[in-house]
Amino acid sequence: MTEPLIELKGISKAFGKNKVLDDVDLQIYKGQAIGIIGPSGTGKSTILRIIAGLLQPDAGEIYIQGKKRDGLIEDGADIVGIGMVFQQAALFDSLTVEENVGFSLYQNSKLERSRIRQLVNEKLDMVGLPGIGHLYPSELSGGMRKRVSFARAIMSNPDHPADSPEVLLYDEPTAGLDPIASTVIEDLIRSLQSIQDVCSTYCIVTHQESTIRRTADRLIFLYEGKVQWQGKVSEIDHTDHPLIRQFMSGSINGPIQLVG
Ligand SMILES: Nc1ncnc2c1ncn2[C@@H]1O[C@H](COP(=O)(O)OP(=O)(O)OP(=O)(O)O)[C@@H](O)[C@H]1O
Repeated sequence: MTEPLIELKGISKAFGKNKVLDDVDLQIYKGQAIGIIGPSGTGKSTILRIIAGLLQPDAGEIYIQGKKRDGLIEDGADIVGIGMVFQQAALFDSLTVEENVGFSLYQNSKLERSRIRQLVNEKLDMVGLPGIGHLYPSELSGGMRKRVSFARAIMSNPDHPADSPEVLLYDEPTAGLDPIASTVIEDLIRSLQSIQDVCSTYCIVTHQESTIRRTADRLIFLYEGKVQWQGKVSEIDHTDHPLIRQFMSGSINGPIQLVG
């Protein structure tokens, strides 16, 4: 098999005495859609933040296209662009949708305002929200805010095509949405994947069964700091692995200990 786009080797992370990740290995190959699942508090968001370069692991190494990453993303951009869609959409309430989506270009590029506006409108079209650039986040539904955050994550500077996000990290993109709004988001994630070189590779953290089934190809099950199981989505219905059986059935009886 070819070299992974992103590879984690022996990643460990603790917050104080709380050891969240314990010697985790993970390979992400180009074009893959990976779902990271597991009980609450098991380190799924933590692993995304480590992949994004927002959080430093205590131990282990991260390779991006075979090149070892040193430090965090703020210390130097990766050779593969990695975008993150945060759980709470993380929009600036005091800025319009257009200013939110175009934020990094307004801050960091020399592009003219009219050009940035045009690029923002293209991205809003891609996420199915044309003509809402003038609105403020408070005027949007939760699902629309999520889609705006997708538009921001896939924003790129045409003067620096190499910076375009090739890998997207989605942290619970359908949390708190009704089943229909969730379907819209799931369809959007898959449709963005088919756009060449935008975000054909992604990792998605989710608790929602429809999102697990509809947006992931391969699943990683995290529990007690370790990757306990991995396989194709279709295998979750057939494996007799006790963690998967308990998790998918929602039973309180089984090896997964309830927290709190
Ligand atoms: N910045 C931090 N400081 C201290 N503890 C943290 C920090 N970030 C995460 N944790 C702890 O690390 C553990 C894992 O958190 P994380 O958010 O990665 O879990 P998760 O699997 O994404 O959970 P959920 O499914 O509930 O969103 C939790 O016990 C959490 O309280």
